[in-house]
Amino acid sequence: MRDLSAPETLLDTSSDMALRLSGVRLILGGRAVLDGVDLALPGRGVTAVMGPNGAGKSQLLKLIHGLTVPTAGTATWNGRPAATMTATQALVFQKPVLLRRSVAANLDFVLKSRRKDRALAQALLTHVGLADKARQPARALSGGEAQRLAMARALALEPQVLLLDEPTASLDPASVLAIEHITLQARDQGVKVILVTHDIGQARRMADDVVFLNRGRITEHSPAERFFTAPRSTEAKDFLNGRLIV
Ligand SMILES: Nc1ncnc2c1ncn2[C@@H]1O[C@H](COP(=O)(O)OP(=O)(O)OP(=O)(O)O)[C@@H](O)[C@H]1O
Repeated sequence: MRDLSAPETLLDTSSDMALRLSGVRLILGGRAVLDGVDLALPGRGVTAVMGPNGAGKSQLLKLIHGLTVPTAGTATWNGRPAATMTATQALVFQKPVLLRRSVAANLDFVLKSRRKDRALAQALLTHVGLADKARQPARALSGGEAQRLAMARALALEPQVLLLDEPTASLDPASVLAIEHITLQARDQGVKVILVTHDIGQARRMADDVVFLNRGRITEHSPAERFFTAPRSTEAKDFLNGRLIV
């Protein structure tokens, strides 16, 4: 008989798994903010992480990125501890922190510090539609432009994994689509994308699979189509119906 306490998993977890979390528990401030987390993600495509405020989505992303180490359990990328894989990944936040320099200098800083080809800056700015703003102060960019610069900075790292924490939460619809387009281009080039979002439309447009988190536990991990048409966990159903989960 199926273990009803286990999260719903409808994905083939037998092959080509890049990320594995096993029995992950994370205690912060004396409280378990992640608990009993078992997760296997493929090394390609877009995984959306959804769930109510305070569910533990950002903490999960940090753990996947190797910025925090689980209190118990293991987090590995292709068998290697997540904490050793940070340099192969890029993390973009809702509000980018930009240097008090020009747009081009923000990119140059990253390329220089990672010993990448600095000639890449111009191509990256063109890629994100900011070539004509290269000499402007980065702090004077609009919210959407600043996030496109943050995406260019992330791509400058040539990451294998792009971690996005609500990257479009405060952007207008056109800027949202621009960020989504840049992200999907990266995906098409083989970059694994893990996207934390509250935007159900965005997750529908972009995700291949959805991880649903509630109170630090994964209640469901399903292919996106299945998640949006026939969610199996009560929490996910409530979330998709706009009901408050308490
Ligand atoms: N440094 C910390 N010390 C103690 N508790 C923390 C710390 N950081 C986060 N938490 C708690 O962990 C829980 C999960 O936080 P997290 O930021 O991961 O939630 P989230 O799902 O990303 O929420 P939101 O959708 O509001 O961004 C919250 O209850 C938060 O208060």
